[in-house]
Amino acid sequence: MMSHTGNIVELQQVEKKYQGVKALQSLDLNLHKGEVFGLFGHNGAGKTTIIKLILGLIEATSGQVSVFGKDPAQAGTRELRAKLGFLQENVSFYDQLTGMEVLEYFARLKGTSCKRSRKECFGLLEQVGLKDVCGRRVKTYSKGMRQRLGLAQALLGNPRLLLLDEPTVGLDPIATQDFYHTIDHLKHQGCTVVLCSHVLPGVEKYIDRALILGRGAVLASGSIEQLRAQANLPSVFQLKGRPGLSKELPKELCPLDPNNNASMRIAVPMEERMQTLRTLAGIVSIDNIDIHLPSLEDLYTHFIQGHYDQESALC
Ligand SMILES: Nc1ncnc2c1ncn2[C@@H]1O[C@H](COP(=O)(O)OP(=O)(O)OP(=O)(O)O)[C@@H](O)[C@H]1O
Repeated sequence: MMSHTGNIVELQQVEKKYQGVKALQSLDLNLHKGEVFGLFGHNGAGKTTIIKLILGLIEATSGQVSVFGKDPAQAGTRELRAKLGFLQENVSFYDQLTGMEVLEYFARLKGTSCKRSRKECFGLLEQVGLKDVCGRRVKTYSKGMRQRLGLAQALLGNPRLLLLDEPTVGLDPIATQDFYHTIDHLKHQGCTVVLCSHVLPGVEKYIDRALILGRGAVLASGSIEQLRAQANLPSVFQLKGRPGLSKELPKELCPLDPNNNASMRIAVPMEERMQTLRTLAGIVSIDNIDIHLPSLEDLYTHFIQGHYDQESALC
């Protein structure tokens, strides 16, 4: 069952205090079916608290939390839990068991029968690239292999909502790519994915929306395009051409690196992008133009820095 609004998760004006520590304040959050949602923020910003509230491990101090139309912290939510997958940060397993045994153990906890669980576990171990080592004890696994096992555990039972805390920590570049392909595949099957991460480079093309948290408050939220519009940061145009190119640029286009003659970068405000492109296209000594829009990392730094600046101005 979903809420009457069709949202998979709804948090309304949620506040969470731990013994006087304000971890979250006035938080509104809606997650839709089949979207990948990035949750970003500094250490202690409140990301894990949001995940714990969605999992029903803690209760909000005030406000409403609804997951598939139910309060996850209330009793009788076994059915609800079967729809959730969770990968925690710094995952650890019982080291003496093999990868297969660990996964089967979790499958049984989720209520899968013995016969079905073996088949499902084998398929998942293959999917995360652990098929060949599934008979080895977990104590012999590398950090990345443990992380892959954690991901397989989170995918058990074909969850409709997947919560992943730092899922790519310890994964090599190929395994990280494989991970994002798995996420893409799940999204297309209608699974909603929440991704908490400090590793921002490369994430933006896989997420539909993001929320940036600072000290428990929402600093910005929306699609990458919406965040770019809110931040209003300039794009960087990288120009390549013949020596002496800088002399041909109109005066208002000031290079960031004026000493380089044949290759240079200029910062262009968002609203002037198209006009600048038209102007540059008319300069024959320019051979190539690369446009770099503000990355998720740039946006994150902008919003977090702005928040700190505001706080220090108030002190
Ligand atoms: N059980 C607890 N008791 C007291 N304070 C807590 C407790 N759990 C979290 N906090 C505090 O709540 C705030 C938010 O913590 P949370 O773990 O949600 O942050 P986070 O964004 O997940 O951080 P990180 O990126 O470091 O994992 C922090 O100030 C933290 O110290």
